[in-house]
Amino acid sequence: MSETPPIRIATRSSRLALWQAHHVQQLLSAAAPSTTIEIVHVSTIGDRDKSEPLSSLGEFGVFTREVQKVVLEGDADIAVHSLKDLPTETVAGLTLGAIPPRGAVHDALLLPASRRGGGLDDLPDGAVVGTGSMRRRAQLLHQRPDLKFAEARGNVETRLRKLDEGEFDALILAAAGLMRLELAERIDCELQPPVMLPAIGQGALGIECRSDDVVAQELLAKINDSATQMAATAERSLLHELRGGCHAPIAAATSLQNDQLELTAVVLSSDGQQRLMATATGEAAAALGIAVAGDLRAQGADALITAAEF
Ligand SMILES: NCc1[nH]cc(CCC(=O)O)c1CC(=O)O
Repeated sequence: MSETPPIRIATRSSRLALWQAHHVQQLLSAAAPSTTIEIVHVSTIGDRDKSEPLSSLGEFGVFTREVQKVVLEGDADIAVHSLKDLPTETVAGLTLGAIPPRGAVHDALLLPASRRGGGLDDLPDGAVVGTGSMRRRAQLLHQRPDLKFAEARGNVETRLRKLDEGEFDALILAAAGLMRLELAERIDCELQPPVMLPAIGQGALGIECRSDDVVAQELLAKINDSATQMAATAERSLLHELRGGCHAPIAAATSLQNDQLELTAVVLSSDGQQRLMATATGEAAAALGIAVAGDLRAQGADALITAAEF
């Protein structure tokens, strides 16, 4: 018999989302051994509708809204999200209670199983890269204006199958997801800054609970990682300040040394021709994000972000 009522984790049902929910379950069990942690599966429109490009499935939060709703309605107590999928706009009644230690932050290039080896520079002229992400497309085009793109919808396993079946010459995925699914051996080349900066919050998890749920908040505080939280706060305040959604050509990289956080961010035109870059260092994470956003805005970021939305 456990002494406290169980804590229910709401999660999407993809293999990656379930890995992440089980990971949080383990972190919580270690932090609070007397609490039973259960998992509640939620199906989201982002998972169900595989026909539409992701960018057309309504504004923000196709992967997070329905999981949040289950927590708001009291059918679960906490929601586990990939932080990069969680809009910076807060939802009334919910609090970001924990950001656990971050996984791999960078993106990876994958080649078909029959043509392994090589990196971005080795792709043939006009090669087709599978990615629907404006952030990834614009950064790749900045480096390789000849590249072509194809939508790569579906979960990680589906995208890999499409790659191996020849739908595209290369595929870009977050290394974190591949590592969590034990598919890291499929990585042909790691894409690092300054060629490819990751998405805001990439590789991190964001865990929400109801704002009035003191029990869940106390529990989540135990698995928060302050270094990851600082980096994520800087990145998310930058994105919020630029009013960029998850589809905007905005990318950022952070590093932390002796409490000094360094934030570098880029904003690109959708064709990759223009790339604005700004860097700043500081201790106050939110202020740092706002400062870097201000620098980018002074360079003309707003026009690029607006133009990319159409
Ligand atoms: N938008 C889909 C998504 N959301 C989180 C991850 C992987 C884990 C992460 O980046 O934190 C992925 C897949 C991908 O971008 O390759």
